Amino acid sequence: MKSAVPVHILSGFLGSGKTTLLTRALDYYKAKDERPAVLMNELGDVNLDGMLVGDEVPMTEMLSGCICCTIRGDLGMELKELVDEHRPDVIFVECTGAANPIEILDGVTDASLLTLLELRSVITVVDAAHLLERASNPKGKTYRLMKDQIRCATVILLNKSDLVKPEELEGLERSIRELNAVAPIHVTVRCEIDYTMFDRLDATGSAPAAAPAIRACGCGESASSHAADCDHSHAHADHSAEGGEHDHGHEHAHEDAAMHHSHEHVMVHTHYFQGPIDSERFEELIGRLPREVYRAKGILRFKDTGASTFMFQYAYREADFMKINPQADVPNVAVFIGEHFDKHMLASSLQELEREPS
Ligand SMILES: Nc1nc2c(ncn2[C@@H]2O[C@H](COP(=O)(O)OP(=O)(O)OP(=O)(O)O)[C@@H](O)[C@H]2O)c(=O)[nH]1
Repeated sequence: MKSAVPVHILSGFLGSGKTTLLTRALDYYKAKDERPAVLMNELGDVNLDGMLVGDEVPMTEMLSGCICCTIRGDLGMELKELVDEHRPDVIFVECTGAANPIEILDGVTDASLLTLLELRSVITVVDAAHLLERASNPKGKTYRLMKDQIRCATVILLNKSDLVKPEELEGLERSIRELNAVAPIHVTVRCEIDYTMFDRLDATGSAPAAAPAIRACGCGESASSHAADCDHSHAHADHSAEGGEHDHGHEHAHEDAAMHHSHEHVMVHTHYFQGPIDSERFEELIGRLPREVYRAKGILRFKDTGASTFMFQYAYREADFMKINPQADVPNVAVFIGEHFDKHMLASSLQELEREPS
């Protein structure tokens, strides 16, 4: 019988570096002549990150929702199809940055998938600068979600270490250790790690990663039984009950009451441009984005840069434009993600870019 396909879940808040890790990991497997496959989940209705994954890599997209809640039911089915159709050597599941990995653990460790898949790791990528900022005001749903993503990890990448001071990095490592006592922490820039790590994680006979992942989450039991007890299957139900009837030894999982369903507040705005726009005016608009918009990405053509196409990235006030050479037709589009921002105001500023200045 063919052995189960190893699965790695890539978790981490919006813009932390999951796709950066994914593309590097894919390159590592391809260089070994192995066949990786990807299940990618995006909140918006356009998969821009997927364009960074080569056509030769089988990829399933789950768009317009988060696999940890709204479209979780489809996860097992999509994974099964990926295995049946492509027989990959390894599967990476890239969650949306708003996802709570414990819910995804449930999907991946579903009893019906036991012989097909084996969860080998939950790798959480942490944006050092962003965690530092949130930790200075340790309230709010985003910080709770970041902590949860750290708790559920079997491997942690403390990424974007180039954006914080060495002493701040030490403090962050200590805070992470308080949340997760077992997962190795790798301090990285652009997710640069020793990728042979995956050989050790994939090796059959090594301890399966799922168990420590669940333990790290503080549940000490299988994902499915945890789900059954906690009723995680109800999308966005009020989970803020005092927890009396759930009292099975994982207080901290409940300390942040509604965290398992805490990202309803995350908003996505997608704007399709009719044609090329002015690069300077676009950069000005990005510079004026409110703090509440913490992630944006897009594919853009500019009037003033010839016929080139750019992949645009924005995460926590850092913007990046990378020239790309798409092989097929691509939309001219930008996606904005954040909390409680004024969509109408943003939409009209974006439309304004398409009008000639008077
Ligand atoms: N300065 C700095 N930038 C980084 C680092 N790692 C990634 N980035 C940049 O951060 C931006 C977001 O990186 P991604 O890998 O797309 O992040 P992500 O977690 O996949 O983002 P979402 O899928 O939207 O949640 C990109 O512009 C990256 O080039 C790093 O270590 N340092």
